[in-house]
Amino acid sequence: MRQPVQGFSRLSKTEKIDWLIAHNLNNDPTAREILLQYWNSDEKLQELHDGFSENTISNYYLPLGLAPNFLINDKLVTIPMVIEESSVVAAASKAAKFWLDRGGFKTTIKGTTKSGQVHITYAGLRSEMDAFYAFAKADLLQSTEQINASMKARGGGLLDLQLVDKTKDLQGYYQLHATFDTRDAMGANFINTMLEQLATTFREKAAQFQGFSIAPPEVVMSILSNYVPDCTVHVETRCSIDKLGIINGISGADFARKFVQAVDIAIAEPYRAVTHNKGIMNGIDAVVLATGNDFRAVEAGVHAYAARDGQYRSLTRARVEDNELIFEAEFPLALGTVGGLTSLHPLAKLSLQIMGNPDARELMSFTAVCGLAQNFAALHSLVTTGIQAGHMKMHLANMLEQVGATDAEKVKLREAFSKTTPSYSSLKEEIQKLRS
Ligand SMILES: CC(C)(COP(=O)([O-])OP(=O)([O-])OC[C@H]1O[C@@H](n2cnc3c(N)ncnc32)[C@H](O)[C@@H]1OP(=O)([O-])[O-])[C@@H](O)C(=O)NCCC(=O)NCCSC(=O)C[C@@](C)(O)CC(=O)[O-]
Ligand SMILES: NC(=O)C1=CN([C@@H]2O[C@H](COP(=O)(O)OP(=O)(O)OC[C@H]3O[C@@H](n4cnc5c(N)ncnc54)[C@H](O)[C@@H]3O)[C@@H](O)[C@H]2O)C=CC1
Repeated sequence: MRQPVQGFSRLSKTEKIDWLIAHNLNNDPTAREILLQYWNSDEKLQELHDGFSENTISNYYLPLGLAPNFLINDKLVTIPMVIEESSVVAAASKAAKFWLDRGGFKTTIKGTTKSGQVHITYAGLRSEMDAFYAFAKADLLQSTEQINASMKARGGGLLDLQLVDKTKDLQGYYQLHATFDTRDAMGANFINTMLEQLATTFREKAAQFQGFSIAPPEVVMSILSNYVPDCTVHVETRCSIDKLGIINGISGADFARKFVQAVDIAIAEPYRAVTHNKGIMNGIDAVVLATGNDFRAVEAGVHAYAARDGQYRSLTRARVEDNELIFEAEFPLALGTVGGLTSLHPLAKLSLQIMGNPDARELMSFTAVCGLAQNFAALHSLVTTGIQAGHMKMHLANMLEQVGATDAEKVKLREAFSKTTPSYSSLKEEIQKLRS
């Protein structure tokens, strides 16, 4: 049996690679080559990347692409997108181009409030917790003043603090529920620091309070919430049916009718809703990644929001009203344009620069637009040609690599599949023909 490694974190990068190749890769001589091939020749830059996380041995590239021509609140924006999947950037670009001549996208920030909780247990009387909170509240607030000062000076900071009785959900469970505005920061570290200070003061005050009939309440943990239903952006695009034109051979009226039906199906049916929202996240995640934001936080928050009424549903809505197709969504997006990796990762910084150095509210808007556009493009294909025609056209480059086509074969195969949708089997068949 293989023995566990001790003190792996303290090995140098080269030692980690040596260990990996000996223990996990059967001394494969190509492994080191692959890992080293992705090291940056600029040592300083490599050191920066090595420091982003832990036990790093190389860099993992993803493509950074551009989706130009987004008209957002009457401003032309080029959106940087980091994504590994083919056809996503093309789809976003196509949707941007489609809406460019039809009024573009309009966004409204509905709120920027985030929250965090100090999770507490107390088995005694609720009235005792209430009395304690009245006793401690001023000191709880006062103890955060220093940490809060700069954020407050920016117009944000701690907004409110409440004691919440959650004993109906879980025996003896209470929260200090705090709300925040973290301005241009995503705010996780700021909120967590604030909550941990509240927890410290809570413990101190609980030890002083004389009104508990049993042992004082216990702080279980303090952490921000990635559920951000009050940090949302509304995004909308609308166009008269007459201006839709003929879409992939379908009249504007028929297109709008089928488009609305497709969205309604995703509202009613969770199996479809998950895929529908995955398509939206193709756009949202790509901007979140390009700007060095936390995509796990965004993903968790978005999907919780999609299930907020108890059933997982489409995040987008569509309707025809007064001869207009209206397509809209509200996305919860906790994003930062300062902090985290946003200015540390040179490409994240450049991505923000590409969009004109937006503040967090603008970045919420641009990201939401990319999500809505992506959904538009996917539905546009789904209700007309089907998804495979466009998607596989873009995926062809990957497929050609997979089947080991030479440069000369690639040219012939591209030609052969210029009018039909490729699949692996048809591609293999065609390459056999070329080689026989
Ligand atoms: C793929 C397209 C765009 C082809 O669409 P097309 O009509 O064949 O493209 P075109 O060659 O006529 O070009 C039109 C425009 O599309 C863009 N475009 C076109 N080609 C490129 C390219 N190579 N590189 C960059 N941009 C490209 C570009 O904006 C271009 O304008 P131009 O630049 O020429 O002025 C279209 O079929 C499409 O939008 N399909 C949808 C693709 C999609 O949604 N992909 C996501 C992956 S599938 C998935 O994960 C989610 C899903 C679908 O399951 C979600 C759901 O079910 O809801
Ligand atoms: N559950 C989660 O989502 C968790 C996420 N994280 C990570 O936390 C990081 C984000 O935390 P942050 O506190 O945003 O980052 P951060 O720790 O880098 O702090 C950003 C700081 O920038 C300063 N700042 C300067 N100008 C500002 C402005 N205009 N507006 C607001 N602040 C300004 C503030 O002091 C602010 O606290 C991300 O890397 C995320 O992955 C960390 C813990 C948990």
